Order: sequence, then C-alpha cells, then structure tokens
Amino acid sequence: MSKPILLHLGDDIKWNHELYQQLQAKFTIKRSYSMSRADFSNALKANQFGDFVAMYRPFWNTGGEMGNWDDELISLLPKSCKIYASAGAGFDWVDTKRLAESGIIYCNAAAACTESVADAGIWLILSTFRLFSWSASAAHSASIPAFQDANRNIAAVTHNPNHFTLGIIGLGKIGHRIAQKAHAAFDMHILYHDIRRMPAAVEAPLGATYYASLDAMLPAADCVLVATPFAGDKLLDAAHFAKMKRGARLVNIARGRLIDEPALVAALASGQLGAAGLDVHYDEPKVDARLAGMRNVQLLAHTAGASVESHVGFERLGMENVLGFFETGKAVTPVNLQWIKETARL
Ligand SMILES: O=C(O)C(=O)CO
Repeated sequence: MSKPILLHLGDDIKWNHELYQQLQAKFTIKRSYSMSRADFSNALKANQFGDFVAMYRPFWNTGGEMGNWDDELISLLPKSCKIYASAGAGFDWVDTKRLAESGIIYCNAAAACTESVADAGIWLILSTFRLFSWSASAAHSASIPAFQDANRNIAAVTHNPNHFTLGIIGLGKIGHRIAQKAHAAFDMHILYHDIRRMPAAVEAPLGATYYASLDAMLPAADCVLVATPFAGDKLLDAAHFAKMKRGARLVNIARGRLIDEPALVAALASGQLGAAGLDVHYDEPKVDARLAGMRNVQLLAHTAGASVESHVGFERLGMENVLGFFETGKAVTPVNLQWIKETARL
C-alpha cells in the first residue's frame, strides 16, 4: 500500500533527524521549498504535490513565501489534507477558522519558544526600567559626548524594577513564564488581564491579581506587557495610553498590530509613557523611524523567539503534531479545534 503524502514547506530540517526519519517511514514526503504565492497556487491547482494529508513547516525563515493563508489559498488545498503543523507561536498569517471549515487542524508550536520569548520579555522590561537602550546606543555610537551624556545622566532617571508593578495582558504560557521570571528575579508585583481568570494554583505562587477589565488594570501598572495573540483588532490606542500612569512603560512581545504605533509615538514624545520595549512592529520588516530615534525605546528585530532551543523545539513539535494526529487521532498543540467541531456539527 502506498504511503500517505506529507507536504514539507520550506527548508530542510536542521536538528531532529531521527524524528524526521519516522516521518519519512510513514509518509511520502513532497517538498515545495520556498515557492512564491503564484507558483505555489499553480502547483496546488495542478495537483503537483498529489493528494497530501498533512503540511509541515519546520521554521519561520522559509516556507512562508506564499504569504497569508486566506480563503484564496486554502480553497486550493486538496480535500485529503487534514492537518497543518507549523513552527512559531503566532498565527496571524493564517485563517485558522477557514482551515477548520475545510476540516484542517492547524497546530502552532508556541510551547517551543516560551522560554526564549519570556527571556526577551524580561530583557525588554529591564531595559524600560534601566534605559539600557540609551546606554547601548551611546556606547555603540563611539561618540565621547554621547558616552559621557549617558554615563552622567542615566542614573537620575532609571529605576531598578524591584517591587514595581507589572501588568500582563494575556497570561498564556509566555505571559505566565514572564510573570514567573519577573516575580522571582525582581520581586515585581504581578497583575494580569485575560479573558478568563487563572486558577488559584497559578495565581498564588505569583501573588498575581486578576483584572477582568483592561481599563481597570492599566492605571495600576508601572509596566504593561502585551503577550496576547493578534485576533484582527488593535488592543491599545491613545485612549489606553492616557489611562496608564504618567511615565509608565510598555513592552510588546506579541504582535505589532496590537498597538496603535502613531499613538505610541505620541505618548512617548509627550512623556505620558516613559519608555517602551518592542520586539514586534506594526509594519515589519519596517521599523518606525521615530521610534528608532528615541533613546528610551528598546527595539528588537522580532527575534524574541529566536534561539537554537526554539528552532529545535519548533521542528520537533511540528513533527510530533503530525505523527500524533495520524497515530492516535490527536494532535499535540491544535489551535482551531473549536471550529473543527462546529463545522462537524453543521
Ligand atoms: O513564533 C512566533 O510567532 C514569534 O513571534 C516568536 O517570537
């Protein structure tokens, strides 16, 4: 009997070769490498990859060249396809509900980058309190006046984060890990807003206070950290920044589009916000030039999740999702099951 087909998107795997051999033993693997949207769409229309049952994308660097997975693309997938297992935490580029309508489970790999993103979150929080962005840019400029300016003046305006209040929007795995680290390392007081309250067993070790209302949490936090998935709408705008403490800090490790960037620039320029730490940007790979010019803003190039450990984990979890689904009927980290069920009920 011929083996089912798996479509591997993007580059070769780099780390988990033994596990990949298990995939090779169970599936005929077809490769699309890095096709443009037009080439990928034409290949699907021509059934170039055959009636594949699964798609696997091991890393975010490649395999996404076809752009957003919207109705146009998803409607070209063969009816045989049952699962799409991809690297990465965020899935703002894929319409998981539309996939579910075609009976396709989408699995992300957020669990693989929790530690890495949480570490970057801590770095950004620390930087907004200590203004390492200012010190680093002064030193990098190799300018004696800039060095002396930073060296003389930073101490008057920076703080140790200890005992300040961190307000986390989204206490998922990453938000929770940041809360643990901030609480353990800096004795920060943890507040959080989420659509649902965590059990006491989660809140108690953090001493965390739940806010059902975001508007109620904002004025209570010295630093607000965004750790919630992008669901199509902005989360924070000028009105939200106005509710925050004057001089408070903002950190975003989630998605740039969650924040009204011009409003953030205005809030920083007016001093309503004292500092910001941003891994993600509204219009990546572009970075807002005004933000880039602010010494109280620490910027990263969307690399919070970028570590060897995340890469190994992304590859592995993607393969485990595919193998688990075909061996036991259950994927490990599906994100759209609620709609798969709904669709099945129709
Ligand atoms: O995996 C993702 O989606 C990330 O943004 C990690 O930083």
